[in-house]
Amino acid sequence: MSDTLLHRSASQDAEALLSVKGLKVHYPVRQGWRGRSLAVRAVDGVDLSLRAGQCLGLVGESGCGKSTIAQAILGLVPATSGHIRVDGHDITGGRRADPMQLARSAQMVFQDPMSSLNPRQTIREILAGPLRLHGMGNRDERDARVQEMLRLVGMKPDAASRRPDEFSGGQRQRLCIARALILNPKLVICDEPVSALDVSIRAQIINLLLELKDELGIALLLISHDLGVVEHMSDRIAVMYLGRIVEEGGWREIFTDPAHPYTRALISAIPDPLHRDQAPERLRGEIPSPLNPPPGCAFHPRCPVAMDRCSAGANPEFTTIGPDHRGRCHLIESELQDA
Ligand SMILES: Nc1ncnc2c1ncn2[C@@H]1O[C@H](COP(=O)(O)OP(=O)(O)OP(=O)(O)O)[C@@H](O)[C@H]1O
Repeated sequence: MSDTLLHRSASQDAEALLSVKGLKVHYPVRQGWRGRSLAVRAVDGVDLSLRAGQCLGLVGESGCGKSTIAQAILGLVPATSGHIRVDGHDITGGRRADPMQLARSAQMVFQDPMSSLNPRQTIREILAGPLRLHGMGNRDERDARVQEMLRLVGMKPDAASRRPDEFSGGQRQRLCIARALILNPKLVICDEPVSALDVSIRAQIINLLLELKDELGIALLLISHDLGVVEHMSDRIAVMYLGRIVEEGGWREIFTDPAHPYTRALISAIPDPLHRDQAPERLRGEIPSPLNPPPGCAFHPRCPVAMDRCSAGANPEFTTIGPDHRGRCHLIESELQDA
Protein backbone atom coordinates (compact mmCIF):
# COMPACT_ATOMS: atom_id res chain seq x y z
CA MET A 1 0.00 0.00 0.00
CA SER A 2 1.34 3.44 -0.88
CA ASP A 3 2.45 5.93 1.80
CA THR A 4 -0.30 8.32 0.70
CA LEU A 5 -2.95 5.69 1.27
CA LEU A 6 -1.47 4.64 4.58
CA HIS A 7 -1.49 8.27 5.64
CA ARG A 8 -5.05 8.72 4.41
CA SER A 9 -6.42 5.69 6.21
CA ALA A 10 -4.61 6.66 9.41
CA SER A 11 -6.18 10.12 9.34
CA GLN A 12 -9.59 8.63 8.47
CA ASP A 13 -9.28 6.33 11.48
CA ALA A 14 -8.42 9.27 13.73
CA GLU A 15 -11.82 10.77 12.87
CA ALA A 16 -13.68 7.47 12.77
CA LEU A 17 -16.63 6.99 15.05
CA LEU A 18 -16.55 3.29 14.29
CA SER A 19 -13.27 1.57 13.61
CA VAL A 20 -13.10 -2.19 13.02
CA LYS A 21 -9.69 -3.76 12.48
CA GLY A 22 -8.87 -7.36 11.59
CA LEU A 23 -12.16 -8.55 13.09
CA LYS A 24 -12.68 -12.30 13.20
CA VAL A 25 -15.74 -13.94 14.67
CA HIS A 26 -15.55 -17.73 14.53
CA TYR A 27 -18.41 -19.76 15.99
CA PRO A 28 -17.26 -23.06 17.48
CA VAL A 29 -19.37 -26.06 16.37
CA ARG A 30 -19.04 -29.82 16.76
CA GLN A 31 -19.27 -32.15 13.81
CA GLY A 32 -21.46 -35.14 14.64
CA TRP A 33 -21.95 -36.81 18.00
CA ARG A 34 -18.75 -36.33 20.01
CA GLY A 35 -17.23 -35.08 16.76
CA ARG A 36 -14.23 -32.83 16.35
CA SER A 37 -14.47 -29.11 17.04
CA LEU A 38 -14.76 -26.91 13.98
CA ALA A 39 -15.12 -23.18 13.47
CA VAL A 40 -17.73 -21.38 11.37
CA ARG A 41 -15.65 -18.48 10.03
CA ALA A 42 -18.59 -16.07 9.98
CA VAL A 43 -16.31 -13.00 9.92
CA ASP A 44 -12.74 -13.62 8.88
CA GLY A 45 -10.57 -10.52 8.99
CA VAL A 46 -12.69 -7.41 8.38
CA ASP A 47 -11.61 -3.76 8.52
CA LEU A 48 -14.25 -1.01 8.47
CA SER A 49 -14.23 2.66 9.26
CA LEU A 50 -17.18 5.02 9.55
CA ARG A 51 -17.35 8.72 10.38
CA ALA A 52 -20.08 10.83 11.96
CA GLY A 53 -22.69 11.97 9.45
CA GLN A 54 -21.76 9.19 7.02
CA CYS A 55 -23.66 6.11 5.89
CA LEU A 56 -21.64 2.97 5.20
CA GLY A 57 -23.53 0.28 3.31
CA LEU A 58 -22.47 -3.27 4.12
CA VAL A 59 -23.83 -5.49 1.39
CA GLY A 60 -23.66 -9.18 0.53
CA GLU A 61 -25.81 -12.28 0.22
CA SER A 62 -27.47 -13.97 3.16
CA GLY A 63 -24.94 -15.82 5.32
CA CYS A 64 -21.89 -13.72 4.37
CA GLY A 65 -21.48 -12.43 7.95
CA LYS A 66 -23.15 -8.98 7.96
CA SER A 67 -25.30 -9.51 11.07
CA THR A 68 -22.39 -11.08 12.92
CA ILE A 69 -20.41 -7.87 12.38
CA ALA A 70 -23.36 -5.85 13.74
CA GLN A 71 -23.62 -8.11 16.79
CA ALA A 72 -19.89 -7.85 17.46
CA ILE A 73 -20.08 -4.03 17.26
CA LEU A 74 -22.95 -4.04 19.76
CA GLY A 75 -20.99 -6.37 22.07
CA LEU A 76 -23.54 -9.17 21.60
CA VAL A 77 -21.03 -11.74 20.29
CA PRO A 78 -17.37 -11.86 21.30
CA ALA A 79 -14.68 -11.18 18.72
CA THR A 80 -12.35 -14.13 18.19
CA SER A 81 -9.65 -11.58 17.34
CA GLY A 82 -9.27 -8.03 16.10
CA HIS A 83 -10.42 -4.71 17.50
CA ILE A 84 -13.58 -2.64 17.47
CA ARG A 85 -13.68 0.96 18.64
CA VAL A 86 -17.02 2.73 18.96
CA ASP A 87 -16.99 6.42 19.86
CA GLY A 88 -13.53 6.12 21.37
CA HIS A 89 -14.28 2.98 23.41
CA ASP A 90 -12.42 -0.23 22.67
CA ILE A 91 -15.00 -2.97 23.00
CA THR A 92 -12.65 -5.89 22.26
CA GLY A 93 -9.23 -7.12 23.31
CA GLY A 94 -10.33 -8.45 26.70
CA ARG A 95 -11.73 -5.12 27.92
CA ARG A 96 -15.42 -5.65 27.22
CA ALA A 97 -17.26 -2.34 27.09
CA ASP A 98 -19.66 -1.33 29.80
CA PRO A 99 -22.97 -2.39 28.14
CA MET A 100 -24.66 0.80 29.39
CA GLN A 101 -21.96 2.98 27.86
CA LEU A 102 -22.13 1.01 24.61
CA ALA A 103 -25.92 1.40 24.46
CA ARG A 104 -25.48 5.16 24.68
CA SER A 105 -22.99 5.05 21.77
CA ALA A 106 -24.56 2.52 19.41
CA GLN A 107 -28.11 1.36 18.78
CA MET A 108 -29.80 -0.90 16.29
CA VAL A 109 -32.89 -0.72 14.08
CA PHE A 110 -34.06 -4.23 13.17
CA GLN A 111 -35.68 -5.61 10.06
CA ASP A 112 -39.05 -6.52 11.50
CA PRO A 113 -40.84 -3.70 13.33
CA MET A 114 -43.73 -6.07 14.11
CA SER A 115 -41.74 -8.31 16.41
CA SER A 116 -39.40 -5.73 17.91
CA LEU A 117 -42.04 -3.74 19.84
CA ASN A 118 -43.65 -5.29 22.93
CA PRO A 119 -47.41 -5.43 22.10
CA ARG A 120 -48.39 -5.12 25.78
CA GLN A 121 -46.66 -1.78 26.35
CA THR A 122 -47.76 1.69 25.30
CA ILE A 123 -45.47 3.62 22.96
CA ARG A 124 -44.65 5.94 25.91
CA GLU A 125 -43.46 2.93 27.95
CA ILE A 126 -41.53 1.48 25.01
CA LEU A 127 -39.72 4.71 24.14
CA ALA A 128 -39.05 5.75 27.73
CA GLY A 129 -37.74 2.24 28.59
CA PRO A 130 -34.09 2.93 27.67
CA LEU A 131 -34.21 6.27 29.58
CA ARG A 132 -35.51 4.53 32.72
CA LEU A 133 -32.92 1.77 32.39
CA HIS A 134 -30.16 4.37 32.19
CA GLY A 135 -31.62 6.40 35.08
CA MET A 136 -32.09 9.43 32.86
CA GLY A 137 -34.52 12.21 33.79
CA ASN A 138 -37.64 12.28 35.93
CA ARG A 139 -41.05 11.28 34.62
CA ASP A 140 -41.86 14.68 33.09
CA GLU A 141 -38.46 14.92 31.42
CA ARG A 142 -38.82 11.42 30.00
CA ASP A 143 -42.31 12.26 28.68
CA ALA A 144 -40.92 15.40 27.05
CA ARG A 145 -38.14 13.38 25.43
CA VAL A 146 -40.69 10.82 24.16
CA GLN A 147 -42.69 13.66 22.57
CA GLU A 148 -39.52 15.11 21.04
CA MET A 149 -38.70 11.71 19.49
CA LEU A 150 -42.23 11.24 18.14
CA ARG A 151 -42.00 14.65 16.45
CA LEU A 152 -38.58 13.79 15.05
CA VAL A 153 -39.84 10.63 13.34
CA GLY A 154 -43.04 12.26 12.06
CA MET A 155 -45.56 10.73 14.48
CA LYS A 156 -48.41 12.55 16.23
CA PRO A 157 -48.18 13.30 20.00
CA ASP A 158 -51.17 11.04 20.80
CA ALA A 159 -49.15 8.01 19.58
CA ALA A 160 -47.59 7.92 23.06
CA SER A 161 -50.70 6.49 24.71
CA ARG A 162 -51.39 3.88 22.02
CA ARG A 163 -50.04 0.34 21.55
CA PRO A 164 -47.93 -1.10 18.68
CA ASP A 165 -50.78 -3.05 17.06
CA GLU A 166 -52.63 0.22 16.38
CA PHE A 167 -49.97 1.24 13.84
CA SER A 168 -49.02 0.21 10.30
CA GLY A 169 -45.67 -1.41 9.46
CA GLY A 170 -44.15 1.89 8.34
CA GLN A 171 -45.34 3.70 11.48
CA ARG A 172 -43.94 0.91 13.66
CA GLN A 173 -40.57 1.23 11.96
CA ARG A 174 -40.70 4.99 12.71
CA LEU A 175 -41.32 4.08 16.36
CA CYS A 176 -38.39 1.63 16.33
CA ILE A 177 -36.20 4.41 14.94
CA ALA A 178 -37.43 6.75 17.72
CA ARG A 179 -36.55 4.13 20.34
CA ALA A 180 -33.10 3.63 18.80
CA LEU A 181 -32.45 7.40 18.93
CA ILE A 182 -33.83 8.21 22.36
CA LEU A 183 -30.45 7.81 24.13
CA ASN A 184 -28.86 10.08 21.52
CA PRO A 185 -26.44 7.45 20.14
CA LYS A 186 -23.71 8.42 17.70
CA LEU A 187 -23.89 5.20 15.69
CA VAL A 188 -27.08 3.52 14.47
CA ILE A 189 -26.89 0.11 12.82
CA CYS A 190 -29.82 -0.54 10.49
CA ASP A 191 -30.18 -4.23 9.64
CA GLU A 192 -32.41 -4.52 6.55
CA PRO A 193 -34.51 -1.56 7.80
CA VAL A 194 -37.07 -1.64 4.96
CA SER A 195 -37.10 -5.21 3.66
CA ALA A 196 -40.12 -6.22 5.79
CA LEU A 197 -42.13 -3.16 4.69
CA ASP A 198 -44.52 -2.57 1.79
CA VAL A 199 -42.66 -1.36 -1.28
CA SER A 200 -44.87 1.77 -1.29
CA ILE A 201 -43.56 3.01 2.07
CA ARG A 202 -39.92 1.93 1.85
CA ALA A 203 -38.86 5.27 0.34
CA GLN A 204 -40.44 7.18 3.26
CA ILE A 205 -38.40 5.24 5.83
CA ILE A 206 -35.20 5.50 3.77
CA ASN A 207 -35.69 9.27 3.47
CA LEU A 208 -36.44 9.58 7.19
CA LEU A 209 -33.19 7.78 8.06
CA LEU A 210 -31.24 10.03 5.69
CA GLU A 211 -32.82 13.19 7.13
CA LEU A 212 -32.05 12.06 10.69
CA LYS A 213 -28.45 11.25 9.72
CA ASP A 214 -27.97 14.78 8.41
CA GLU A 215 -29.95 16.54 11.15
CA LEU A 216 -28.38 14.70 14.08
CA GLY A 217 -24.97 13.97 12.53
CA ILE A 218 -25.21 10.30 13.39
CA ALA A 219 -23.23 7.58 11.63
CA LEU A 220 -25.33 4.91 9.92
CA LEU A 221 -24.13 1.38 9.29
CA LEU A 222 -26.64 0.03 6.80
CA ILE A 223 -26.73 -3.73 6.45
CA SER A 224 -28.57 -5.09 3.44
CA HIS A 225 -28.56 -7.68 0.71
CA ASP A 226 -30.50 -5.18 -1.43
CA LEU A 227 -28.04 -3.10 -3.41
CA GLY A 228 -30.86 -0.81 -4.54
CA VAL A 229 -31.41 0.37 -0.94
CA VAL A 230 -27.68 0.59 -0.31
CA GLU A 231 -27.23 2.65 -3.48
CA HIS A 232 -29.87 5.12 -2.34
CA MET A 233 -28.58 5.59 1.19
CA SER A 234 -24.82 5.05 1.37
CA ASP A 235 -21.87 7.40 1.04
CA ARG A 236 -19.46 4.47 1.10
CA ILE A 237 -20.02 0.78 0.41
CA ALA A 238 -18.30 -2.38 1.60
CA VAL A 239 -19.15 -5.55 -0.34
CA MET A 240 -18.85 -8.70 1.74
CA TYR A 241 -18.43 -12.29 0.61
CA LEU A 242 -18.01 -15.27 2.92
CA GLY A 243 -16.72 -13.41 5.95
CA ARG A 244 -14.48 -10.91 4.16
CA ILE A 245 -14.78 -7.53 2.43
CA VAL A 246 -14.05 -8.10 -1.28
CA GLU A 247 -14.47 -4.52 -2.49
CA GLU A 248 -14.95 -1.16 -0.85
CA GLY A 249 -15.12 2.40 -1.94
CA GLY A 250 -17.19 5.55 -2.31
CA TRP A 251 -20.67 5.45 -3.83
CA ARG A 252 -19.39 6.63 -7.21
CA GLU A 253 -16.55 4.10 -7.36
CA ILE A 254 -18.74 1.13 -6.49
CA PHE A 255 -21.74 2.01 -8.64
CA THR A 256 -20.06 3.50 -11.69
CA ASP A 257 -16.86 1.47 -11.75
CA PRO A 258 -17.34 -1.80 -9.85
CA ALA A 259 -14.20 -3.89 -10.07
CA HIS A 260 -14.91 -7.21 -8.35
CA PRO A 261 -16.92 -9.78 -10.35
CA TYR A 262 -19.10 -10.33 -7.26
CA THR A 263 -19.96 -6.62 -6.99
CA ARG A 264 -20.71 -6.53 -10.72
CA ALA A 265 -23.07 -9.47 -10.39
CA LEU A 266 -24.87 -7.86 -7.43
CA ILE A 267 -25.23 -4.56 -9.29
CA SER A 268 -26.48 -6.23 -12.44
CA ALA A 269 -29.22 -7.83 -10.35
CA ILE A 270 -30.60 -4.41 -9.29
CA PRO A 271 -33.97 -4.02 -11.04
CA ASP A 272 -33.08 -0.69 -12.62
CA PRO A 273 -32.47 -0.31 -16.36
CA LEU A 274 -29.88 2.43 -15.76
CA HIS A 275 -27.49 -0.16 -14.37
CA ARG A 276 -28.11 -2.72 -17.06
CA ASP A 277 -25.76 -1.52 -19.75
CA GLN A 278 -24.44 -5.07 -19.98
CA ALA A 279 -26.17 -8.44 -19.87
CA PRO A 280 -26.75 -9.39 -16.21
CA GLU A 281 -23.95 -11.49 -14.77
CA ARG A 282 -26.11 -13.87 -12.80
CA LEU A 283 -24.53 -15.47 -9.77
CA ARG A 284 -24.06 -19.20 -10.13
CA GLY A 285 -24.92 -21.51 -7.24
CA GLU A 286 -25.15 -20.77 -3.54
CA ILE A 287 -22.78 -19.01 -1.16
CA PRO A 288 -20.49 -21.80 0.23
CA SER A 289 -20.42 -22.73 3.91
CA PRO A 290 -18.03 -20.67 6.06
CA LEU A 291 -17.31 -23.97 7.85
CA ASN A 292 -15.34 -25.13 4.86
CA PRO A 293 -14.53 -22.17 2.56
CA PRO A 294 -13.21 -22.95 -0.94
CA PRO A 295 -9.41 -22.77 -1.34
CA GLY A 296 -7.85 -19.79 -3.11
CA CYS A 297 -10.26 -16.94 -3.78
CA ALA A 298 -13.42 -17.98 -1.93
CA PHE A 299 -15.54 -16.59 -4.78
CA HIS A 300 -13.83 -18.61 -7.56
CA PRO A 301 -16.38 -21.51 -7.78
CA ARG A 302 -19.10 -18.95 -8.69
CA CYS A 303 -17.00 -16.44 -10.58
CA PRO A 304 -17.79 -16.04 -14.30
CA VAL A 305 -14.24 -14.89 -15.06
CA ALA A 306 -12.19 -17.16 -12.75
CA MET A 307 -8.66 -17.99 -13.89
CA ASP A 308 -6.45 -20.97 -12.92
CA ARG A 309 -4.66 -19.00 -10.20
CA CYS A 310 -7.98 -18.13 -8.48
CA SER A 311 -8.45 -21.68 -7.20
CA ALA A 312 -4.87 -22.00 -5.93
CA GLY A 313 -2.97 -20.35 -3.10
CA ALA A 314 -4.48 -17.94 -0.63
CA ASN A 315 -7.42 -15.55 -0.80
CA PRO A 316 -6.23 -12.46 -2.73
CA GLU A 317 -5.09 -9.44 -0.74
CA PHE A 318 -6.54 -5.98 -1.36
CA THR A 319 -5.38 -4.14 -4.47
CA THR A 320 -5.68 -0.35 -4.49
CA ILE A 321 -7.74 0.73 -7.49
CA GLY A 322 -8.05 4.44 -6.69
CA PRO A 323 -7.82 6.88 -3.78
CA ASP A 324 -11.10 5.61 -2.32
CA HIS A 325 -11.45 2.23 -3.95
CA ARG A 326 -9.91 -1.19 -3.34
CA GLY A 327 -10.76 -4.77 -4.14
CA ARG A 328 -9.56 -8.34 -3.57
CA CYS A 329 -9.36 -10.11 -6.93
CA HIS A 330 -6.55 -11.52 -9.11
CA LEU A 331 -8.26 -10.05 -12.18
CA ILE A 332 -8.06 -6.56 -10.67
CA GLU A 333 -4.34 -7.12 -9.98
CA SER A 334 -3.76 -8.27 -13.59
CA GLU A 335 -5.81 -5.45 -15.14
CA LEU A 336 -3.91 -2.82 -13.14
CA GLN A 337 -0.55 -4.37 -14.09
CA ASP A 338 -1.52 -4.35 -17.79
CA ALA A 339 -2.85 -0.76 -17.69
N1 LIG B 1 -24.46 -18.79 16.63
C1 LIG B 1 -23.97 -19.32 15.48
N2 LIG B 1 -23.38 -20.52 15.48
C2 LIG B 1 -22.88 -21.05 14.34
N3 LIG B 1 -22.92 -20.44 13.13
C3 LIG B 1 -23.55 -19.24 13.08
C4 LIG B 1 -24.09 -18.62 14.24
N4 LIG B 1 -24.63 -17.42 13.87
C5 LIG B 1 -24.42 -17.30 12.54
N5 LIG B 1 -23.77 -18.39 12.07
C6 LIG B 1 -23.33 -18.64 10.68
O1 LIG B 1 -22.43 -17.59 10.37
C7 LIG B 1 -22.57 -17.21 9.00
C8 LIG B 1 -22.82 -15.72 8.92
O2 LIG B 1 -24.13 -15.46 9.47
P1 LIG B 1 -24.75 -14.00 9.53
O3 LIG B 1 -26.11 -14.11 10.12
O4 LIG B 1 -23.79 -13.08 10.15
O5 LIG B 1 -24.88 -13.64 7.97
P2 LIG B 1 -25.73 -12.51 7.27
O6 LIG B 1 -24.92 -12.05 6.11
O7 LIG B 1 -26.12 -11.49 8.27
O8 LIG B 1 -27.00 -13.30 6.77
P3 LIG B 1 -28.53 -12.78 6.76
O9 LIG B 1 -28.58 -11.68 5.73
O10 LIG B 1 -29.29 -14.02 6.37
O11 LIG B 1 -28.84 -12.32 8.16
C9 LIG B 1 -23.70 -18.07 8.42
O12 LIG B 1 -23.13 -19.19 7.77
C10 LIG B 1 -24.46 -18.51 9.66
O13 LIG B 1 -25.08 -19.77 9.44
